[in-house]
Amino acid sequence: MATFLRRPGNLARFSRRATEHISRTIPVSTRVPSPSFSPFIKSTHIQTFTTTGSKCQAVPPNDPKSEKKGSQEKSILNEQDQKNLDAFVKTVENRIPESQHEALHQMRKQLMRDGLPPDVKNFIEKRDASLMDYLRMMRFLLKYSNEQASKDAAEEAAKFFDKTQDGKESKAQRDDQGKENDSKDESDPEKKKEKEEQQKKKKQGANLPPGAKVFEFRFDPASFLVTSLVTYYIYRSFFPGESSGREITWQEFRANYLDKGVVEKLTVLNHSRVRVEVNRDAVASVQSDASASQPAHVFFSIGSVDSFEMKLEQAQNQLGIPPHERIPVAYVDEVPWGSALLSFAPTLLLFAGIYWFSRRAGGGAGGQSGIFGIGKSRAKKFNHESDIKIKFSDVAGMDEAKVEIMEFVSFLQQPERFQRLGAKIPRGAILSGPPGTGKTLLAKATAGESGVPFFSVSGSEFVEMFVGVGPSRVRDLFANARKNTPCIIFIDEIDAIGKSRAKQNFGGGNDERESTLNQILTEMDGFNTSEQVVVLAGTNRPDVLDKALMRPGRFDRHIAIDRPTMDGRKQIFRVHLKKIVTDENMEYLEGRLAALTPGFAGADIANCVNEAALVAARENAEKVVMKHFEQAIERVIGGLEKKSLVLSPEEKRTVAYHEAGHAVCGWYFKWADPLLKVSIIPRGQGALGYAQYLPAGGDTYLMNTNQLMDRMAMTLGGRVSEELHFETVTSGASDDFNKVTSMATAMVTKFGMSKKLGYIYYEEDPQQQIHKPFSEDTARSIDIEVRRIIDEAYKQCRDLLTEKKAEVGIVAEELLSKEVLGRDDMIRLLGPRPYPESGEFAKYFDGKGGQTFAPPEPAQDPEETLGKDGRDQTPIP
Ligand SMILES: Nc1ncnc2c1ncn2[C@@H]1O[C@H](COP(=O)(O)OP(=O)(O)OP(=O)(O)O)[C@@H](O)[C@H]1O
Repeated sequence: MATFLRRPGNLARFSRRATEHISRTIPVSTRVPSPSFSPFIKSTHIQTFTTTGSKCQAVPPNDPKSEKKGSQEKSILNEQDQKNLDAFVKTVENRIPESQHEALHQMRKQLMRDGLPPDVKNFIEKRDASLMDYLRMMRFLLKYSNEQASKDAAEEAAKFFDKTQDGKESKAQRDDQGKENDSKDESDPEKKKEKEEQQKKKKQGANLPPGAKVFEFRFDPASFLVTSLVTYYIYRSFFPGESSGREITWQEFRANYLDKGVVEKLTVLNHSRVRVEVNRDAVASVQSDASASQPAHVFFSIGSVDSFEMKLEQAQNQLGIPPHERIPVAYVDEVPWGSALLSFAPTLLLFAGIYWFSRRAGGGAGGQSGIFGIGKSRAKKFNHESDIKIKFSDVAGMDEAKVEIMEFVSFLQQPERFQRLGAKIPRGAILSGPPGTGKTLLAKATAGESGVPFFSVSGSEFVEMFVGVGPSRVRDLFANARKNTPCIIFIDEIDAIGKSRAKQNFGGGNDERESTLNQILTEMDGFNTSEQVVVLAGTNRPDVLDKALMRPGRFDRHIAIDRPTMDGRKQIFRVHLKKIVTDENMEYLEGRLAALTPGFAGADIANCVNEAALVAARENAEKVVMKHFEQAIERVIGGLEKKSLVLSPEEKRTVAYHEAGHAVCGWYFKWADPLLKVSIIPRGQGALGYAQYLPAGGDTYLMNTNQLMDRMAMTLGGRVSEELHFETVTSGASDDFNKVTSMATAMVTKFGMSKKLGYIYYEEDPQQQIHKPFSEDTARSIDIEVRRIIDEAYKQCRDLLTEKKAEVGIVAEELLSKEVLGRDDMIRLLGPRPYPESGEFAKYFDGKGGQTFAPPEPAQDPEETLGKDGRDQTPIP
């Protein structure tokens, strides 16, 4: 203990503190054990007090009176124990600062009064305490101090309440009053709760005098372990263990130990060092005050065991020590396990590093991590209770798709209804359609409605650079799903793995992808019909999928989800507008926005609504109004206005006349689309002008020859207007020509609208660019026919614009001055359109709702463009 306290480490500090605590007979200060040791403390309450009234009487440590007083004190220790304790106290006293002496004596007093607990007794008697002894001692002291503190607290509290006995009468009165209040509080649940809490607190700090604090410490195994290691480290650094210690020389050993006859035993460690164990009693008898300061053992190094033995023998001979009293010598080979452990540190660090990196690499993989988890499925599992809140009511439009998929929901909810009649349960469905049409949303809603777990994974997540990972992930996914039946698996973008195997093999196959697909096929086949696992898959390209995937028994259903119709768009707007703060008439707003956004998918609509709210927020508006929605739609379609792009007056004039040509054509051709808005402010994607047209016939799905011809003529209106009003023409019409050519080619090669070529359909396949599916003659005929149709459209356009040259001029000049023209302006400038317009759309553009915008139908390929309503509403460059 003496050595221990002499060290400046934590252990010593702690011991001193604990000693102080033990020594306290009356509560004096608010001391709590150092936090560094808190993990050692089990869940106990240590009560400390801030009572200021009583203070310890300081006892001068070396005061002889105090010694005397001590000896007169009541003691239950026997003589030997008392002697040991006194020696111990004296030893410690010499090593600790004076301020601690008082506490030490208090502790001594208390131990004399209560007796020496066995642990303390052993510790005091022991000369060669180990780490475990110190730890045991610490634990004991702490426990002991806690018990003492509680005992003291109880005593102090008793005293405190005794003092208040004088006011007994008034207390009784208070009690009566309290009881009355209690009965009142019972009726009020909040007060009752408060009271319960107070009672709980009271119980915790039972009988605490005012000012008392309660500290609570919890046992935490992890920090216990860490603290133990740290403690051990500190211990080792201050008590370097058996293999090191205070080094002395042979001469010192001879002079101070051997010659004085205080050596009890010698131990030769690892043939290189000698541990000298000192007999303290002998030391005490030789030097009256040195016993305490003498360490239990010292060390010296030896060159070799033989020379040491020789020297020792000589020395003992010289001292005349008889053979039977000679100092015993032991030989020990010790492995310092601490340093042995340390030698493993780099290896351990390496393994820890590898483990950490592999965890990071596999991190976020649906709970699978580590390099060994690479073959695990990366599907995210959504819990129907917490994660999937989407219901069918959140999926607007697509009523037919919902009906189809509803069957899966009823299958998952009541499978027996189907099985009873001998029906086989459908295995899965492929949801196909253009991007953003709500395929994922529908799959999620299916899971939300049926209340089953939902595994969502993307097809590309099966593809990894390692061979065999894809199939392994598929196996893992299905195994997981089977464990969680009933459930839904959703594989998004299944075309990433489900591409037709025949097509892939062209120019070298992809075996990994193929085996992944095979594994999916096998897993879907392997389903037991009673296993309630439904597989849904989403794709934008159903045409490229392998036929084996689509056969009955695998993906039984094929649910096509198209871009929403006018009514569908209204419903989608309704869903998304719910979250928007607006005062507009909802019915009108939905209808008008739906009319403005033909060809928009659900995702575009959600984006538009959000964009409108952002536009309004940028203006610091209180509410989102129609203007914001229209700006948002315009921005979504045309991109940002490029205010920085300044056109020269010449260019601006050309753009104005070009746009005016389109607008006038749209106004006067019966089957063309009338203008909604035209602007000559440049926008993103290189568009210098921008025109939007109202779909004349509403959402149209078939186009007749008249419509196609009028549309082509209108598309050529820009260039014709340039020809009529300027000496030269510009490159601005090239995109118009592209559209016109596509339309005319489709009329000839696909729609059977050319008498010369007849009823024939030629696939527009990029692979057939080299080997055309028609002869040279037919190719020449197609060329001639396409040219003829375009020439007709041109003539039709030129005739009209020559006739309406003045009108084109009026519109163009107005456009130059205002930069933006709307439908109302057109009516003002040209008079009402001479043809009736389709009711559904026109209803929302009666001039009351302000300027309007109608965005283009996405025109990826001519077939798609013309297959709908054939409107051309893309930005005009
Ligand atoms: N019918 C709809 N009703 C309501 N919101 C919709 C609808 N369709 C799409 N949305 C909105 O569009 C977002 C994107 O839809 P989703 O992810 O389902 O499209 P997707 O068809 O799976 O697209 P992709 O083919 O690109 O994966 C949805 O989060 C939702 O906000």
